[in-house]
Amino acid sequence: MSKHIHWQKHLINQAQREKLMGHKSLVIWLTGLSGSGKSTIGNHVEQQLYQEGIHSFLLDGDDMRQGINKDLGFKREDRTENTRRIAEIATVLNQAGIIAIVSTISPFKEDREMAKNIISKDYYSEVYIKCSLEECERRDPKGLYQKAKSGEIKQFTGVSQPYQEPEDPDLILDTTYLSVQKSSHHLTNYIKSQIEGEIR
Ligand SMILES: Nc1ncnc2c1ncn2[C@@H]1O[C@H](COP(=O)(O)OS(=O)(=O)O)[C@@H](OP(=O)(O)O)[C@H]1O
Ligand SMILES: Nc1ncnc2c1ncn2[C@@H]1O[C@H](COP(=O)(O)OP(=O)(O)O)[C@@H](O)[C@H]1O
Repeated sequence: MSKHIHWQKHLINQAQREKLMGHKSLVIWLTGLSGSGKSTIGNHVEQQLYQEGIHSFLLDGDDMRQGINKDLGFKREDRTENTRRIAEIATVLNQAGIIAIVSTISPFKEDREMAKNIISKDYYSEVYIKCSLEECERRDPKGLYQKAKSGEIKQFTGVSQPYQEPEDPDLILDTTYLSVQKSSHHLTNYIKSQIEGEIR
């Protein structure tokens, strides 16, 4: 990065934007295996918040990979860059006063730590969408596990690349046992508890 770049002073700050929105903003980082339920839960939660007049936006890894991240694959460095860019976009949404719900596998602890640092720890909540590999393989909503096992897809998380479980997430939703409705309600309630009270 050039040394000749400077942060610009904004006349309107995040607290003012939050005030205009009527609630605090934050980033909810959903991590978990493919098929664990990140997109499904993220979508339900966005809908529930919308119905309550709370501004949120779902940033889904699959969607990002069709636009801003279309040049990236699934090797280690690409996953890191994928996470970095999503964290930067989530930061912009957060600073705009919107609750960013990120749903991305983000399998590496170090990368999630990087995301937390980009976003700032005060605005970052890590939510582990937990689900056993066996159950994810059984669900296989997009038929990807089958392709990974036959070798058609390489470097597939949980099959031919690792998934590093979060050590100290802010919330765990175990979708092996919890229904979509229950998991989504837990998360919506968690978000509401975090944005309650005076705007910063
Ligand atoms: N090799 C490999 N490993 C994992 N996932 C794969 C792979 N190839 C394609 N897909 C599809 O890409 C989606 C994951 O994108 P993410 O950006 O969330 O992945 S990551 O954070 O970079 O690990 C993932 O979405 P989800 O199934 O919703 O998790 C898959 O649909
Ligand atoms: N408790 C649950 N939470 C979320 N999804 C569930 C649950 N139980 C079953 N499912 C199903 O599992 C699949 C999860 O797929 P998806 O949301 O795309 O996962 P991911 O985004 O993590 O890859 C969906 O078909 C969903 O209906």
